[in-house]
Amino acid sequence: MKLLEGKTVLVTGASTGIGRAAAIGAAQHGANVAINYANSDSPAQSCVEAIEALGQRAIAVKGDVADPQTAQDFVAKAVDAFGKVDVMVSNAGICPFHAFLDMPVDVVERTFKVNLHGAYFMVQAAAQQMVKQGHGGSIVAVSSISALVGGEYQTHYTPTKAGVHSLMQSTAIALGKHNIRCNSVLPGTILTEINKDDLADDEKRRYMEQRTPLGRLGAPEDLAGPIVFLASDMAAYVTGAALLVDGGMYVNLQ
Ligand SMILES: NC(=O)C1=CN([C@@H]2O[C@H](COP(=O)(O)OP(=O)(O)OC[C@H]3O[C@@H](n4cnc5c(N)ncnc54)[C@H](OP(=O)(O)O)[C@@H]3O)[C@@H](O)[C@H]2O)C=CC1
Ligand SMILES: C[C@H](O)[C@@H]1OC(=O)[C@H](O)[C@@H]1O
Repeated sequence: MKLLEGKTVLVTGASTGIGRAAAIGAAQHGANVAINYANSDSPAQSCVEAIEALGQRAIAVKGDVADPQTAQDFVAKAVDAFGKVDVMVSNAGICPFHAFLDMPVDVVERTFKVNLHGAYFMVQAAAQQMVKQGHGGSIVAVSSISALVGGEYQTHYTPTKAGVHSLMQSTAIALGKHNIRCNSVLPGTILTEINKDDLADDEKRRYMEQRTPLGRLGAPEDLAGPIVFLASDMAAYVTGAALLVDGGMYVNLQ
């Protein structure tokens, strides 16, 4: 069964990793897809080609989500191409691992701007368009298990993920009257570019694997199903929810 037949799905940060898997997952479920990305032209083009190979339409729009204008431009280009916006997956993010005591100001500010301001303005731009259309919509934000627990080298990152989780709770209230649902997914540790260097440390990687009851770290594709489900009418009465997708890592105290 195709869950997103005829829908237009927008995904930020979809050149690689979780965003790419979500974009392709949406296309597998019948959606046309607009992707945003910041730098990686060739991976973004390859994502478009993967979607077209599934028989769906796709466009790639380059832009830094830290700039609020990028959100307006992304939504406008998606509407030009496909006529409407049904789903926004706000996923773009960075995690430059760094110790707390000597954390550079610019690393903190950039991480806040990309992860939290970026999500805020993307969600707002998509919601403005959905309200104008008048037939509801679905917003899925990629938060993190890190919204719930800390990380020694992520003191600038975990607050942004808690912020994204909180944003979905508040926008669920603000947008419910427009039948726009807002939910977040909370991935555990998923093997992508964002943590390639961090997990190159074998000891750390083995520790993370052992903490995970399902016995392995996640793949980007592990997020595609949960994101498609929350985006779809199968989740028509789900809003303000947060879905952990972490192989059980969060509940594993001892
Ligand atoms: N991997 C993990 O373990 C987890 C990841 N997450 C979250 O998942 C999301 C995706 O990360 P993941 O797939 O792992 O990592 P990747 O590095 O593979 O993907 C990040 C994506 O975000 C894009 N991006 C980065 N900065 C910007 C920007 N300023 N404007 C627009 N796009 C940008 C990148 O595009 P480009 O390459 O073109 O710069 C890329 O498409 C992030 O929000 C992250 O916090 C949450 C929990 C766990
Ligand atoms: C990038 C990290 O490996 C990853 O990001 C998250 O949000 C998870 O908590 C992991 O720490």
